[in-house]
Amino acid sequence: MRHPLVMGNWKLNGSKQLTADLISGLRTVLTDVQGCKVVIAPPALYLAQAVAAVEGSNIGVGAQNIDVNLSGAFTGETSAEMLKDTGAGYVILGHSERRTYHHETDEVVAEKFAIVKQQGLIPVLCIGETEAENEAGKTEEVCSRQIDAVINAHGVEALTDAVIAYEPVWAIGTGKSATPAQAQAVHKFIRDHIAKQSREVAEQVIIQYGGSVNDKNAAELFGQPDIDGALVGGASLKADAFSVIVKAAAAAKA
Ligand SMILES: O=C(CO)COP(=O)(O)O
Repeated sequence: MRHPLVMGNWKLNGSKQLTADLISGLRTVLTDVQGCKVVIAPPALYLAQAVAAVEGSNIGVGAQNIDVNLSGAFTGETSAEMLKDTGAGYVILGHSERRTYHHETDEVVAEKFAIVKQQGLIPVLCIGETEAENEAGKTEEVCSRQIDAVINAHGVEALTDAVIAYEPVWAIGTGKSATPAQAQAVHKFIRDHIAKQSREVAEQVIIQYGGSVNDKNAAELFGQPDIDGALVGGASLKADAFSVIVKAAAAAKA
């Protein structure tokens, strides 16, 4: 049985103070939440602080990216091995901001996916279409291509214990979330697409929705059968809003 997962992607936001305050706020309001896994993904510089601050709580820690290499002459990079050493458990991969600003291809993302799994970490594979692709009716084509890059390179079993985040690019940071029905249709398409190769893998894979999720629209999104939680950007920087989202997921999937 898959469980709901709400993850906060802090992106390039935070400080030592914010990390301390936000985690302390989350620990207070999320103590009694059951049935929904909660993970925060601060910038790499604050991971160690975050891992120490969540100790003894039900909050996990993840990173926003890793390099394809584990060590060596790769100035400025962070490896999956280092993340594991730090105590992080999850890694966001292929976020549209990385695909756009850092030119990460489907193949590079698939390579990172395998490295994350080899280290025993959980990959959160971000997929989703741009506004132009959406208007051209290419949503399913783009999502299947992005997933197939992983399946073709590593087999459908690679998606066991993995997370997929469907994040339509036009919904990220715009305040214009996909409607619950729109998101459900794509999530079902994604699950059915994986099921063509393995029904078992498709049934257990967690498919999060991401893109302008907030404390107001979360409950309705989580009411959809194939939406297993959310990857939250802006609203994850506020303990109150993020907690409402987590509690909505726990309630919807109870
Ligand atoms: O990109 C996102 C999470 O990875 C979504 O960001 P927003 O929630 O700010 O739209």
